[in-house]
Amino acid sequence: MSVTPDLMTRKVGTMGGLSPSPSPFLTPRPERRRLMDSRGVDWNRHDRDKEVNVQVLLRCRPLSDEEAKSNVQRVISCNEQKKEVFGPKSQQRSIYDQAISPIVNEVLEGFNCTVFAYGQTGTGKTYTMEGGIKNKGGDLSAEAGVIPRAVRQIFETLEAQNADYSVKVTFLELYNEDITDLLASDDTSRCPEDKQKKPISLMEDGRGCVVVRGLEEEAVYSVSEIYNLLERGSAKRRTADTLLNKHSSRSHSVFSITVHIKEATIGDEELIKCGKLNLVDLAGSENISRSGAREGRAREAGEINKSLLTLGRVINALVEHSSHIPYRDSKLTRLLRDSLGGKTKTCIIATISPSAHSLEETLSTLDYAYRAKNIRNKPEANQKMSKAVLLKDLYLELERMKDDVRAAREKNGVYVPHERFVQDEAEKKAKDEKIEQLENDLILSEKQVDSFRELYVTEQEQRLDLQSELNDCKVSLETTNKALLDLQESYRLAMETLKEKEIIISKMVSSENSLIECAKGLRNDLQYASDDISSLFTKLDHKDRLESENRNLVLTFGSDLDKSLKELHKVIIGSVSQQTQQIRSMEEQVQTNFATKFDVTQVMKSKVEKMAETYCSGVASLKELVDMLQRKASSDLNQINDVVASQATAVENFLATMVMDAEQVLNDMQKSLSEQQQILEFSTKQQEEGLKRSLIAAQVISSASMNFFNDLHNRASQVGKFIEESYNERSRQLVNFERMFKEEAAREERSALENIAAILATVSEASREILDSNKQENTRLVEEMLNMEQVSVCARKEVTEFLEKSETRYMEDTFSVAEHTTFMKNSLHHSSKRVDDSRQQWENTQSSISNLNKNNLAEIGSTVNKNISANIVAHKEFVSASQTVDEEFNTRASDTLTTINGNY
Ligand SMILES: Nc1ncnc2c1ncn2[C@@H]1O[C@H](COP(=O)(O)OP(=O)(O)OP(=O)(O)O)[C@@H](O)[C@H]1O
Repeated sequence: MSVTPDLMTRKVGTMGGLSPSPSPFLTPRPERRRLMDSRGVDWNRHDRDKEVNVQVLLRCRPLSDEEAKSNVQRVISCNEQKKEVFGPKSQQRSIYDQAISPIVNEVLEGFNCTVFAYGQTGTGKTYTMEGGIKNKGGDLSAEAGVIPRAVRQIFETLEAQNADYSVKVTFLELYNEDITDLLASDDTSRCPEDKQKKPISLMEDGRGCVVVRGLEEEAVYSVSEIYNLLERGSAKRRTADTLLNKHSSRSHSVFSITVHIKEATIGDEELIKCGKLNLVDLAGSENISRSGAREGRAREAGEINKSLLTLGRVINALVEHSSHIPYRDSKLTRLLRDSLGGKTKTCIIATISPSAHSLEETLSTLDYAYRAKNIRNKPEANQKMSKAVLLKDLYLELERMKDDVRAAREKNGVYVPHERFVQDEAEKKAKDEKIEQLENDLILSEKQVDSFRELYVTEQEQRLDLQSELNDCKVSLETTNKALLDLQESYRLAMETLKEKEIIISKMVSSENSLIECAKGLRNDLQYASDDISSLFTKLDHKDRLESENRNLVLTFGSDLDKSLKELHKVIIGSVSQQTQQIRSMEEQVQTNFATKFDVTQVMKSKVEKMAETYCSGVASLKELVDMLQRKASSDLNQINDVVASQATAVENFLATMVMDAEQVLNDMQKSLSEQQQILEFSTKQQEEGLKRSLIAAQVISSASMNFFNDLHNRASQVGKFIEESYNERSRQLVNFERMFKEEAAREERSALENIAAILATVSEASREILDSNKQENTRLVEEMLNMEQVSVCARKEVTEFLEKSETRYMEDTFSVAEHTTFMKNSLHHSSKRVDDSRQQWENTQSSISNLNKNNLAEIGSTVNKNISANIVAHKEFVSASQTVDEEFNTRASDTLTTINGNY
């Protein structure tokens, strides 16, 4: 094996890191890239577009002795046969051979590869990465981890290839965001504070690669040499005794192996290919309380968790293809930038514990590993460099270093020329300030971006919330609209129902009013009928009054006649006393005649009194009948009023839709009543006219009687003068006596004529006997009597004519009354019919409303019918009584006439 001395002997100065060309002498210059491009050497073009997922391995450690002793429950089981997961029985060798060895081969092919272990503290990360490095014999032990095995594979491969190569290693520790060079020399005699004064910082090389400034690269030539460096560096790692791990690593460590291999030449050009393997042992993710961390340990754990959280966020951002990947949030992610989403091939070994106590962290690790598995990298092999260019760069670097050494010797303690030192310091300071400013600006920008991103996420969540609320509002609006439509429909129906009810109520009110009006009309009709009956009774009273006046006239006539007779008697007595005894017999006869006349007069008086009694009894019966009818009518009216009043409230609640018919009926009834009123007025007028005619006739009769009696008086005066002249005082007294009797007979009218005639006959007998003695005087008396008879005949004729006229008029009046009565009957019948029609209509209306109204109307109807029938019966009784009186009156009148006629 041959190794280029320059590559193998020098330390690479202050620059080192994870990028494939962190060393100045490996940096491809522009002219070199052009050269390579012009040569068309692009060895890995076919790999550029290949994307590969991050490879994730899962390893579960066995229970520790303590856990086994305390019988901790095992919650993880692994299928050892399928070898999907490296279980507790998996050996370091098998894991390496299956998963890591291919990666190492990729490194030797010129790729950058990263293997890092991730898991809860105490799950075997350090064991997996480092393990037991070597046994006593110098060979790898079975517990040797990934790093020693990878180192051995690299050397064995390169040796097997017999290639020229150089291997350089760096070993750094990231603790509380501070980077420490674990391979730095422990010789601090010359400059004891050199290490503290030389901070290691992360810088970008302008091509996106991170360079660890100040980190020493150690060139190694054998496996054992690497093992020594590894042990020395591991020993420097900060460990602590925690509850979960007695040797818990409190920092992240990055062990990097960079391999340069000389390849076959193309012409005179020698090419160098470069590969790098980063082996990362992360600090354990832990639950601070469970890990027992206190104070400084807690802060330490917080920083560890912070780095791991940033690593998780970077993984999430890569998986979700976010535009911003927060590499810069921690030094760990800045170191691993190219390994996560970059050009590096990456393998993550996730370690878990089978213990039930670690279940929560185990699930978290599995989730972490699941997400990391989706990260896609674009592995790209490092460009190969020609040996000449590489040597030239090395020589330039060597010259620069020699200048530094020379300046240091000359200036005795100053290692660089002063100008250059000043210049470098100034440049460095300016660059540092600029870098610091840029970093601050960048941090601020990233914070702003993060805040904007959080704001954007918040806005999106709010928008989604608002969207969902809007949808809910739309749904509720639709529901509300439907409810509103339903309510509007219900409202419309309610309004229609209300309108119908209002119409029904208005019709009921109208019907009620019409019924009330009809009832009032009926009551008025009854009142009118009662008034009519009252007026009829008034007319009857008037008629009775006339009759009584006539009777009084007759009585007055009788009293006057008595008075005249008494006077005549006095005259006769005077003449008799003056006569001699010759006429004493005649006087006795005359006295006898006077007694007879008195008896006759008494009979006539009794008859007249009987007639008066008859009339009075008839009038009294009529009055009783009238009173009875009035009481009946008033009681019936009261009853009707009570019924109507009691039913008015009930009727008001049940009135319906018969307004027009009721109004029509009302109009008809009003019309009928007006007709009846007109008829009654006409009848009244007729009766008044008839009564007037009767009065005029009575006046005519009275005047005729007066004329007759005046004439008779004149005749008697003439007779008396003649007797006085012819037969002295006797003849003249006799004529006067005869004339007085005739006058008395004339006053007696119909009934008295008969007695008067008898008296006259008696008087004529006496007169003849008297006239026998004086024939001439008798002859003249007879002549005078004939004249008187002639006058009496004339008077009788006049009386007869008067009676005939009176009878005719009485018949006319009677006919008129009968006609009026018939008309009244018809009117009442018509009214009854109207009432029946009204009742029928009412019943129809009531039947549509309720049974209550029907019963009420039936009750009213029956009451009205009873009253009508009672009125009809009373009216018939009244008519019959009137007819009876009239007939009796006619009978008596005819008897009187018969008597008069018989006497004459
Ligand atoms: N697969 C395994 N087989 C046998 N022993 C193991 C295995 N994994 C871990 N161990 C043992 O478990 C203990 C803890 O392992 P290790 O220190 O590697 O854990 P860690 O994950 O690195 O912890 P921390 O994060 O605290 O550094 C060690 O004693 C180790 O020997």
